[in-house]
Amino acid sequence: MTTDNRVALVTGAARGIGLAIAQRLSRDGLAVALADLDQDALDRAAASIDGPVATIQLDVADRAQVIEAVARTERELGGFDVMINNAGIAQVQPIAAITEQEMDRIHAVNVKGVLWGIQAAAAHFKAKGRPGKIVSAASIAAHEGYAMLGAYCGTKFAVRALTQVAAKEFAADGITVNAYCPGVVGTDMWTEIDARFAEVTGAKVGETFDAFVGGIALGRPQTAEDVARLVSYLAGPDSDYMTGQCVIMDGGLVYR
Ligand SMILES: NC(=O)C1=CN([C@@H]2O[C@H](COP(=O)(O)OP(=O)(O)OC[C@H]3O[C@@H](n4cnc5c(N)ncnc54)[C@H](O)[C@@H]3O)[C@@H](O)[C@H]2O)C=CC1
Ligand SMILES: CC(=O)C(C)=O
Repeated sequence: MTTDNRVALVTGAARGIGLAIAQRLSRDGLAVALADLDQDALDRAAASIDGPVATIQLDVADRAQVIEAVARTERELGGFDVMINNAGIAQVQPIAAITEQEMDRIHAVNVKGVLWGIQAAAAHFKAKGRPGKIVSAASIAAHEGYAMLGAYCGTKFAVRALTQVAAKEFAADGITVNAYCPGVVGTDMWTEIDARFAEVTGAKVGETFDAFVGGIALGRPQTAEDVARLVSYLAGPDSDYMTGQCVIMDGGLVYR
């Protein structure tokens, strides 16, 4: 653990992995702005943070809202050094049945949301003449395609591409850009994925989750806190010589 006086903005921070990241960065010493769609959930999340904290209601698919969130973070917490593009949604559907509306929304959140976060953060760091760190949520689904998760996998492969390109474009400005690739994390997202698999494939509730977990070498699902430990490293000074990487941490499930 480090003592760190920087400021981070974490999207999708009202629950799950985003909340665990915000709690961990706060324990590391950073002030944290929690951003999400739902203000009530944000207020509950903020109450679990001991250090300096702010909340920002936003939809990451809206570029102007993401730019304003970065500006508000600086105004309310006195700085802005780390952008965590964590917000994301899942979608379970066979390729043959994915609708245009579903494809548009998942790309708006998972791909445009990350792109707007990278743009807004990099523009802010450059305008202030400061180095900065950008860390985004990818997934094992950025490295391997999974049946029924075609739209989702497409968005996570895209996050991996954006991470590599942004790392190259912003390196000269002292900005590093990396991503974390969790495996099977026991959050509400996986409860929803499992329930949708049951609807679409006829699997029993719990069966899909158990099948995924059955492939994990370390023999247990990942916790949000496991992911937060990796993000603490990617957001902190120990990863200063690292950029353009999409780091798999999945207990031994996908090997690349
Ligand atoms: N749960 C898992 O097994 C894995 C999750 N991930 C990724 O990690 C990230 C976080 O996942 P979880 O915590 O499991 O998900 P979750 O569904 O439990 O939480 C996601 C949070 O993001 C917020 N959010 C969704 N759309 C948003 C939008 N348009 N604007 C602002 N906030 C929005 C939600 O309100 C929610 O609070 C996602 O990007 C996900 O794709 C990656 C690999 C595995
Ligand atoms: C939810 C997710 O990212 C998976 C299945 O890898």
